Amino acid sequence: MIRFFNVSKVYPNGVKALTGITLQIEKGEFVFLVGPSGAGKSTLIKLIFREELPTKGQIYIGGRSIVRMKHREVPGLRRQIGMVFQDFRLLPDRTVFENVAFAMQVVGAGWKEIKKRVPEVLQQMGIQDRMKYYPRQLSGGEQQRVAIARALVNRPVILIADEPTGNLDMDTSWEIMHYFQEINRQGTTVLVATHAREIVDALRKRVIALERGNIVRDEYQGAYASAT
Ligand SMILES: Nc1ncnc2c1ncn2[C@@H]1O[C@H](COP(=O)(O)OP(=O)(O)OP(=O)(O)O)[C@@H](O)[C@H]1O
Repeated sequence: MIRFFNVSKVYPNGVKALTGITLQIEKGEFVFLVGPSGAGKSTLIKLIFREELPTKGQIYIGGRSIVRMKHREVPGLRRQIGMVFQDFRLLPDRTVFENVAFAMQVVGAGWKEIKKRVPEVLQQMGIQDRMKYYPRQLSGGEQQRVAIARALVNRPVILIADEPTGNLDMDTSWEIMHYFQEINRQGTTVLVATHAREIVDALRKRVIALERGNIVRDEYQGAYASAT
């Protein structure tokens, strides 16, 4: 599903964010990406979403090279990937329904389909009763659930979250992680970059650890930190 071959990323200012990364994530996996601040987690995510191009190496998503991909093919790639961020990134002047509907409008979905699908995905995230609210009227956890609904509405094959619980308290973080697990159980590949040590340690998923742009650990049923 996601393959990196010897991928390096050097930013124009000379910062080496990733060095010779090779990794493979299969369809249906749940992976935590961990590592100290500046280790390269966000850069790796940006490469998958083709927000950045690698300086060296190849990246394949679903068997296709996204490095060699043409500009006009990028929207099609992004449609396969749902993205969730620490700061939710909801549109403040639109309701919950409109925020989620917007993601369908930009890919050209019809109104009838939108009216059917948006309540469905909001219900999946347990937030259907907030449909007419504006983001400022919601708690952080509720806003994040709306953001996840938006990420899922076009049925992506991969869901990527960059520090999704960074602005949430522990109980709410757990709630969000349970949703990610449920989404994964339904077949979506899930990649979560996180500093939530307690959750990573409890869930025992595959853990890929980055340090200074290198993979220093890749373990199934892994923990936040190395056992040794
Ligand atoms: N657009 C950019 N231009 C230049 N340097 C960058 C850019 N984006 C990130 N970097 C640098 O690349 C390195 C890796 O950053 P990255 O954001 O990928 O780390 P991270 O592991 O996601 O950190 P955090 O946990 O703080 O989000 C850091 O040294 C950072 O300063």
